[in-house]
Amino acid sequence: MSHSLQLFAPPLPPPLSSTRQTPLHTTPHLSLLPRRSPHLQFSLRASSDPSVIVSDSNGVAMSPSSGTSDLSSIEGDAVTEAELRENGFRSTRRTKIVCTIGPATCGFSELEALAVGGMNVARINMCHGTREWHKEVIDRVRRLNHEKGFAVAIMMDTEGSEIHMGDLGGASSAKAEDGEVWTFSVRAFNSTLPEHTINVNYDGFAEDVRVGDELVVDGGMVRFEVIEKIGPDVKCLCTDPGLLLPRANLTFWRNGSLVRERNAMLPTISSKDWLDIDFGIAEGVDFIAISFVKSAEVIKHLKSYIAARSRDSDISVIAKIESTDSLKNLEEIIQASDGAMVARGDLGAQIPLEQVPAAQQRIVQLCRQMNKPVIVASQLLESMIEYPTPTRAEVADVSEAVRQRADALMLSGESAMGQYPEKALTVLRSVSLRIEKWWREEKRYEAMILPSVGNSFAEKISEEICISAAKMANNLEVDALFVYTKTGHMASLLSRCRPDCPIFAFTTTTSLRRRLNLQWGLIPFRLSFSDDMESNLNKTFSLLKARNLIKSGDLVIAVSDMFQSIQVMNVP
Ligand SMILES: Nc1ncnc2c1ncn2[C@@H]1O[C@H](COP(=O)(O)OP(=O)(O)O)[C@@H](O)[C@H]1O
Ligand SMILES: C=C(OP(=O)(O)O)C(=O)O
Ligand SMILES: [K+]
Ligand SMILES: [Mg+2]
Repeated sequence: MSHSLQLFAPPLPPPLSSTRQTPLHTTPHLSLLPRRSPHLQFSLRASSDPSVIVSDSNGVAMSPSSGTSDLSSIEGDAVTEAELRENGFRSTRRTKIVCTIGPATCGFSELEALAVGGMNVARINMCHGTREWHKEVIDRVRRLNHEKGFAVAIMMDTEGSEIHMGDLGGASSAKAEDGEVWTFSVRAFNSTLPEHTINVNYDGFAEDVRVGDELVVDGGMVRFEVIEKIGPDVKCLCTDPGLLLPRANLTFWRNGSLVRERNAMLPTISSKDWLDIDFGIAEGVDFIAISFVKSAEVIKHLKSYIAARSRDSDISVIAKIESTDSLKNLEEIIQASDGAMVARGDLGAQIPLEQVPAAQQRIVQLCRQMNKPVIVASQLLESMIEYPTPTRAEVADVSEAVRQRADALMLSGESAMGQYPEKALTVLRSVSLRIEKWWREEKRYEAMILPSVGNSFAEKISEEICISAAKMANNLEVDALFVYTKTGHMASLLSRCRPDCPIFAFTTTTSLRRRLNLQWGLIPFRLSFSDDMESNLNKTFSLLKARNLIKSGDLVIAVSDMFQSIQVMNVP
């Protein structure tokens, strides 16, 4: 208890240095140091001044949070903190939750209920609603974070230019019956839509389809057969009845294959998407998710656009894997992105449904290996749009995503327009907790090979440090891993190892803290820290102890991206 094992190397060379350093400068070495007593260096002010950290009984931080740079304070996720205090480290949820915000959840109190229920990221889907509507949601989430101490990140999801229906002239849905003839038209209708008529957003639609093609709505919710083409109108016979929803996705099939005509040439990012992206940058969203990504080029292009436009270029780009093209170019796309989403809704409309589970497994695994956060999305709890309990099959599906150790699960219609958003969130939370616990108890350590992802020798050292620290944490059964990170890189490398204990990630900015909230097992805090690890640790211990988040005797392993070391110690 009075010693710490310290594996240390001198400070990192500048990150861009690509030349291999001499061993003298980079080889970590091992030493056993007498541990200086941290509390001796600690200024009592930070832990004794109640104005610095105040929490209510729900663990919601009440001191001003976002944007403040009070050197003596620490900002953490209020809900996770309450969970930590209540259940201890081991049972804190590791799998993160993204909730799509729609009419059912856009109000301040509904958003607050989701935040209290564990929403880590709020997603706004630019397919629906106006920019003004989305701006109000963003403002409310920001206010919630600021006033109530949450760290909910915002993800903006683009519409993309794939083919979809219009908005049904204001109706919330329309029923298509077997044998009915419906007109799919590219004409602009000024006011009301004629009966049994559907608007299509893509001008080339009437030319691309052929008589005899099968028209599939939302991956099979409704099916039609094209029976006649009259100028801009395409007459279709309903062959599989069902509910048509506004802006539902359309695909057409010929002889059992998805037709990729000129629609395959549509840009991934449409001109409307670029305007939405400008809006997202101006509003300072944390993530931009790109629909129907086909290649890595579009991601690289967007990333350089963001870098040129946004002050700190601190928006992460998430590639949505939802087309056959994206599966073909999967590795390059993930490599170019800051994360990926298994968008099973549209993916299941482009590949046979029975191939979706294997695709999901492959995407989740690849993302983990390439150290990119991955979200499993769509229909996780679809029946909960209408009913207060999930089906057993849905619970099994959620469990499988957690067992695959995806970073995050996403609610779509369940939270956007369902009747039971909070209940759906509770199901995701409780299933995640249970499966994670089962995994730890059973010690089902997967033999996942984590290939080196670093480009420089210094980056490879960071990886090795994180892999070793995570392994030590499991073997020594430590209570928590601490990581001090200015870029988030070391935190994500630790998360990639999926250790048994939670990872407390200390970062210097609120925006990075929000973005780290998408990654498995990370409990991000904002904290001002220096290059002096000893004083960082002292400060952190005092602040966290004052908040009842850790206690004397807890065993902690600390790593940092400023000073490459692994320290093992008991909290003094
Ligand atoms: N901003 C919004 N305004 C109105 N309805 C929305 C909004 N966002 C989502 N929805 C509703 O929630 C449903 C599920 O959301 P999502 O899965 O994101 O979209 P989609 O069904 O278009 O893929 C949508 O079909 C739509 O009915
Ligand atoms: C998440 C998805 O995308 P969207 O909801 O935008 O269609 C999906 O297709 O599964
Ligand atoms: K979308
Ligand atoms: Mg989609």
